[in-house]
Amino acid sequence: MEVVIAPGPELGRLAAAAIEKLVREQPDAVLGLATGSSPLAVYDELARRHAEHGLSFARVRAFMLDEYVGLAADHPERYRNVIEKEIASRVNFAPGAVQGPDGLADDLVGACAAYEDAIASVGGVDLQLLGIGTDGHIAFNEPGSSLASRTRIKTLTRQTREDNARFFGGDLDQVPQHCLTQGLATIMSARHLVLLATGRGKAEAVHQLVEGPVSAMWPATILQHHPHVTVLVDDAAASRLQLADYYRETFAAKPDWQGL
Ligand SMILES: N[C@@H]1[C@@H](O)[C@H](O)[C@@H](COP(=O)(O)O)O[C@@H]1O
Repeated sequence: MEVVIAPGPELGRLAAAAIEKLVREQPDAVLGLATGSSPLAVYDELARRHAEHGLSFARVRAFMLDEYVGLAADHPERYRNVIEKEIASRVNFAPGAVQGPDGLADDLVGACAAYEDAIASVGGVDLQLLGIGTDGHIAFNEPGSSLASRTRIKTLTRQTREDNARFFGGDLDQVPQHCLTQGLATIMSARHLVLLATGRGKAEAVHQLVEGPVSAMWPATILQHHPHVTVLVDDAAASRLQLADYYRETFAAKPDWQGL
């Protein structure tokens, strides 16, 4: 696991550079897209590189991590609409190239299985962007999630619903109780995981993710078992890392050719 501590805007540039390198080398790459505020700097930078440097997503396929159950098709907080607004509409994905779990399906269990099949049918995800919840969840894998889980229905914790109420006018009752989410094993199947976290509110989750024991109580800790994880954090999110100085020295001494 590589930990990079840098100012927020620099984190977005580092993640976008890794995506650009992948897409230029492999134009039909498969990306994993995350919602939440953490990846927004990455999306801004990708949109800029598309507009100014001709970075093309014409052959890229993308899969979203998760989706609320039951939000109306035109609801602005439906993750499919959020991804459309934040990145898909700003670059040149082909129609249908961005997929997400269908939170409006009549058969939600079937929709989860179909989603796993869709990811497998393109050979899996090459680079997966991730945020992290204050309770250590990734996608919507809440504490107690099976470390071997696949895409399924989950019930959101009160903490997550409170955290996300800001997107629903601060009204907790408007935040859905259920979601469909890639499982931890689904996420672990991606070949490179790039997790972004900023702010003091994420400091404990980041400490557990990087330095804590692997436990379903902090679901992100499963990433310690992945061979290629990049954790991009600002000073505040890094403030509880016991080995922060070592991570800084390691990154400062890293040869450019290694990339992320
Ligand atoms: N399902 C999303 C997660 O994918 C995201 O990582 C988390 C943190 O969001 P933020 O980046 O806004 O802190 O929020 C939601 O719960």
